[in-house]
Amino acid sequence: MFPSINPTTTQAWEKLTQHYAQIKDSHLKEAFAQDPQRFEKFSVTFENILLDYSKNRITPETQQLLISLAEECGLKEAIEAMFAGEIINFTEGRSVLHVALRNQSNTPVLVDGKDVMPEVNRVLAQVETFSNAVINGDWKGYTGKSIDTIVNIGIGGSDLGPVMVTEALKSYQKPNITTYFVSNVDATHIAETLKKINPETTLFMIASKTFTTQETMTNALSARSWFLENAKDEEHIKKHFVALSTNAKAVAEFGIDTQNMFEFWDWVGGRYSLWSAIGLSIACTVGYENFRELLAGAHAMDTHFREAPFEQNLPVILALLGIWYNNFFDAQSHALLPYDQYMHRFAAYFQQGDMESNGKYVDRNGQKVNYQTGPIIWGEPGTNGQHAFYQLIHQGTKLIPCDFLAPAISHNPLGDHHPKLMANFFAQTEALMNGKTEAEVVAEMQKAGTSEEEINTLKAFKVFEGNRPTNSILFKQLDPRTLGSLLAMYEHKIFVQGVIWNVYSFDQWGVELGKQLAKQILPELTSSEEVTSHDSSTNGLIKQFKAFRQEA
Ligand SMILES: O=P(O)(O)OC[C@H]1O[C@](O)(CO)[C@@H](O)[C@@H]1O
Repeated sequence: MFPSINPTTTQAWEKLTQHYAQIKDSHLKEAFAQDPQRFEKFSVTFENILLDYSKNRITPETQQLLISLAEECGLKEAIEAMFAGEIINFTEGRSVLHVALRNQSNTPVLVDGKDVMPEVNRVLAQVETFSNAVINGDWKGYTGKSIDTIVNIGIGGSDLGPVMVTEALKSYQKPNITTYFVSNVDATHIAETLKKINPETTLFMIASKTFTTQETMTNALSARSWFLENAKDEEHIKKHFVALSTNAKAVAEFGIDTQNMFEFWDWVGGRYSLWSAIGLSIACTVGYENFRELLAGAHAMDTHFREAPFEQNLPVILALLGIWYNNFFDAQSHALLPYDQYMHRFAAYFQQGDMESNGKYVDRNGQKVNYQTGPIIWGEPGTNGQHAFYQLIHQGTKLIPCDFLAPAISHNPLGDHHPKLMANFFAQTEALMNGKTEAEVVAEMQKAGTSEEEINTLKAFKVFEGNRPTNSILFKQLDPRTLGSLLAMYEHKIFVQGVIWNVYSFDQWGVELGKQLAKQILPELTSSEEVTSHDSSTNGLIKQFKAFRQEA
């Protein structure tokens, strides 16, 4: 196991603190003016992906100090520990090997001394055969018709990844397959989906690592009842329900033939599982060949992450910049802003990926941290975000580091849409960096013939301080390989930050308390007795809830 180090006790942290005091007031605009090579210095390419991080409030010294911090915190050892299958998910006693799921080199990956690759390849072959049969129309429903609809029922990591990828790769979607995702326990989600589909041609994928998650089991049972109302015979279930899970016993108890189970393992974290059997909906929607390409892109990034020196290592660079803002500039959040409509669920996906991984106040020694850990992740696709929340990013009181992501080539080369979209991308990052001085505002207003009085009244509102940091991640096209690389890049960024913040990034105890209490409250909502066991707020809410329902 790699060492457990409080990052604030390192020499690098102390030096970074001093360095921050020296450079915190310097302006990016001046940094660019002083160094014509700044872009070359602070940009790096990986295959068809360019990461330009020059519009960050850093100097070469900042970068060196951040790398020293990573080294002092044992990042190299941590990376090796993950790839070697060590039990780095300590509180759950598990290895963390999503990298094995996309290990196209097929070199052995050991868990407890056993190579997991034969099992990984067995399930991949199962995914290939099954997805081909669905797409080719060979997998028939109970009336002999081919499948044309997939409904993935899962939540969290068993939903967000497949949703995000199938949306991102919509231009690769097979024309004969329509895919829906049901996650929320709110009946509306499943009810509205069931209205649109035909039981004879629908395949339900029950996606749950544990196969015990309340939302998923509730939705799965409702789907099963609806199906049986139509199909009548339980024998037909095996043609229309498959399970993606680690829990064969619970799958069998639910009534799904374990022949129709696509297995994965406890060393795959839920939020890192789209590469596993959880990706079956992806393979059935865009085809196995594209799913493989996604895995290949991720594998290429895994190799880069493991081998590239830190100063050229995309995930490491992104992670260190995040730490710089989070821990030295006191930034609270980080925005992911894809300028690609297909990536509209990208930020939502990494909200779970990042916040469930690093949203922790207890370090790896079980002590409360005395520094900030994971940021709030949020974002929307450009240009929609521009007309919603960019005001605050430009002129608000909070520093919000942003990642702008975009393809150079659109899948929809319609008119001048893409140049317009990209002009906005480049303009925004430039505006956030440069800002606009009062002198510029005044000169502009004078040129427009504005009166001196009006200039004096309005100029303060029109000034932009600038100096807002951004990363630009420009790639050739949003194809499966590139998407795979981008996803793995962010996954590893999260890993690096978790190592430096010294938290366990692969457990999620913080979601348990709410689940536990909901179980206690559920029977109280239907009992006729007055509920008095909670605080006055919770008791009052439950009482009013019941009263409203009685009136109805
Ligand atoms: O796949 P499962 O076991 O249904 O879990 C779903 C999700 O629930 C969580 O455990 C908690 O939200 C996530 O980590 C996970 O992705």
